[in-house]
Amino acid sequence: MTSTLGIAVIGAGRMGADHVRRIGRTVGGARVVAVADPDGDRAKEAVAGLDGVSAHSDAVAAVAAPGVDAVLVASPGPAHEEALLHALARELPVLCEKPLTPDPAGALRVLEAERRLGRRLVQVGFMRRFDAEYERLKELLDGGGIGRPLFLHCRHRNAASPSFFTSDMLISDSVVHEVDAARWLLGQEITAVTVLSPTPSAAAPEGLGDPRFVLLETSGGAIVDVEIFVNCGFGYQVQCEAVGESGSARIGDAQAMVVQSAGRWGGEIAQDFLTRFADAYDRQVRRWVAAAARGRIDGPDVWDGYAAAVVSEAGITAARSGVRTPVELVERPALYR
Ligand SMILES: NC(=O)c1ccc[n+]([C@@H]2O[C@H](COP(=O)([O-])OP(=O)(O)OC[C@H]3O[C@@H](n4cnc5c(N)ncnc54)[C@H](O)[C@@H]3O)[C@@H](O)[C@H]2O)c1
Ligand SMILES: O[C@H]1[C@H](O)[C@@H](O)[C@H](O)[C@@H](O)[C@H]1O
Repeated sequence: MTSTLGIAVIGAGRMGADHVRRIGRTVGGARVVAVADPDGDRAKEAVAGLDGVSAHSDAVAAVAAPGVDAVLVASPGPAHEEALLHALARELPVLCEKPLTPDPAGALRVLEAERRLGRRLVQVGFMRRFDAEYERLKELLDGGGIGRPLFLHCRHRNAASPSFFTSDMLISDSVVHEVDAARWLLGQEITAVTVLSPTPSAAAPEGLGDPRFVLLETSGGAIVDVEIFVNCGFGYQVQCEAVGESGSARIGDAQAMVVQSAGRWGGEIAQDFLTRFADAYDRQVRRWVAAAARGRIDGPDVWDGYAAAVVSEAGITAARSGVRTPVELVERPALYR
């Protein structure tokens, strides 16, 4: 490997193209050397203006391209497993956008492949762990600043859902962030999921069960509730209030400028995740690049991705049945302890 980490980016859609820009502009010590997307125009658009970057129509070719030292996976969730297994077969470090895989079976196959190598090479893109507000909340909870946590009250709102979004994806693509954030903030596993489904919003596309209210129970006896509403119309909001035995703390209220004028006061609401979490994505990728250059990861691992996938599957079952659904994980392998 040269001193600059050569990265193959798999998937050149919204996130993939954003990561290509990020690696080119804000992350030192790395450069994109290959991009793959079955949509050839997207791949070409993503590499336009970049020197020496090859565009491919499939992940296998991009991962095997000359100069690739690490892989950033930003294809849709169901395509992650294939790219991850190819990268692991070449023992390349990977940053994989969430979810690791949408299903536990796929996540376990990735876990087994990594376990055979005997080292953790895959980091999962749960970028909230790199957000300054989430980091402060974690520090407060870890330091006992509000006592033992009893509740996390979470709101996760998107202005509008993409055309391919399904009711299951409200859980496996969106609430999966709260699943990871709750496991990380509390240092506990999720043990059961209940999902309540109100009459869908008139703003939701036909057939989409939006919004939903998700209740997660944890191994330490805390309760996490999540309002997930992916067609709220007015903007992108991610909020979390922790309530402990001796206090509460809340993050995600817009920290932007408040304007008072003409008898009104107010501020702006971010319209999408690329704006709200811009700094978190930057920090995540910078830290991953630094770790990958040493053959390591620096963030959520395959176990975290697997645990989130099991909770997602339980959540989908709970949403369809209306019944509280327990979460059962395999024994945690020594590699992930
Ligand atoms: N961390 C976050 O906040 C965040 C935000 C948005 C999306 N995501 C995740 O990023 C990933 C991509 O989401 P997106 O919003 O960019 O989707 P997108 O639909 O905008 O882009 C996905 C791209 O992948 C391409 N693709 C499809 N199959 C492929 C394959 N087998 N190999 C390579 N490319 C393939 C598509 O042609 C498309 O260009 C998903 O896993 C999603 O959950 C994460
Ligand atoms: O893939 C996206 C992404 O993960 C966003 O962070 C989340 O807010 C959306 O709900 C989800 O669809």
